[in-house]
Amino acid sequence: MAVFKHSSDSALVAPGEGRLGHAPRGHPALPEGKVGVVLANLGTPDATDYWSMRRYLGEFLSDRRVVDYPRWLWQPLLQLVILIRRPFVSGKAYRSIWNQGLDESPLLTITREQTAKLATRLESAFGDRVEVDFCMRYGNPSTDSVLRRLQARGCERILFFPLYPQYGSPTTATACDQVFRTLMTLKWQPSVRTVPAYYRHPDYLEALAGSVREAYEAAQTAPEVLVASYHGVPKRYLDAGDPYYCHCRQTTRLLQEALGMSDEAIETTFQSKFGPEEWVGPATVERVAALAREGRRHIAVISPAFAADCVETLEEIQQEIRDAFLAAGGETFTYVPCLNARDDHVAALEAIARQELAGWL
Ligand SMILES: C=CC1=C(C)c2cc3[nH]c(cc4nc(cc5[nH]c(cc1n2)c(C)c5CCC(=O)O)C(CCC(=O)O)=C4C)c(C)c3C=C
Ligand SMILES: [Fe+2]
Ligand SMILES: [Fe+2]
Repeated sequence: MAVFKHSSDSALVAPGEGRLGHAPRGHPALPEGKVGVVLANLGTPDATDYWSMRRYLGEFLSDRRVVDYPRWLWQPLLQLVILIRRPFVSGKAYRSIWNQGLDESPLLTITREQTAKLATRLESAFGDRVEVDFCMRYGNPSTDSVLRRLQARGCERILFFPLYPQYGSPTTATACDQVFRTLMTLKWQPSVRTVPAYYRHPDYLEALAGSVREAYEAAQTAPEVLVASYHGVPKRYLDAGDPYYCHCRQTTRLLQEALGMSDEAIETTFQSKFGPEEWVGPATVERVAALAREGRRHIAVISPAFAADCVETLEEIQQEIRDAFLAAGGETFTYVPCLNARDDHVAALEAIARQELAGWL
């Protein structure tokens, strides 16, 4: 039977002893000393209808880490202009890629699969001292609900792992903000570590390189250029100290080295521009058309900033960007899928997690 030790007792339940006590009325139960590992991704709408899309986009685009205009300027524009039309346009894009079998977005399906595989690996090493779960920054499962669930299951320590290889304030920083918001509401906070960006981690780079080699072997015609297309950010964010652009450039350079490619065989571009402001470039959609006009008939596109295929890759790259290349005279367009739940990707995530868990397990 579990033994409760009050915090004023001399023999406290030590981390890892695995005993959850029943507290006297009104006293907190002492946790079991487990460690939680939480994979975090961006989020996704619950469904593709107008109101589900509006709710999701409203939450996402109200985040000042994503769009940092002053509230008095942005909210009227967002609520009265953008959220009238955009849910229809984005809803159509999501419908074209929706996982009909599970009635959810591919990002959610893939993140769940990554979590299950990572759980198998970590549990085989550490048994039930570790709990692996996932959360989303926007939509469900929410960061708050997952942190509370892990704490209720006895996690005294939590490793929070944002699945963004390149650090970005609209992605990594806001994911961590959301963790800290939950901590601010707790009387008893778990200890929390956040996993740093892994844009140059050798295992991540090797998994990327492996995925390129496989796609090149399977391609009908050998691609002449590999376009590494990253989600863009406003140029102002870079000027204000966000390292995202530099991390992206470094990932491409290291991937080039891993693949032994010449400077002409690989390029960095940025996609998904939103609004009238200047974003970092060159824009993928323009660059692939220019490549076709320059006489490159066969290209491949990879998306190293996304840990999982999502609307930005399955719809924007594989439909919009592919069409732009073919319309400009291109002939074969090879899409290199995101690392998703590939074994070498999950092994890389495990290696990174173990590194950051040092001293905890
Ligand atoms: C409005 C500004 C946006 C910034 C800045 C931004 C940065 C950014 N985003 C990702 C990763 C993802 N974004 C995704 C979708 C998405 N992104 C924006 C806007 C900004 N992103 C919108 C409006 C949307 C929704 C789709 C649409 O309406 O076009 C996704 C996909 C989510 C999914 O469910 O499939 C990801 C992933 C990064 C890496 C990044 C820069 C650091
Ligand atoms: Fe985005
Ligand atoms: Fe997009």
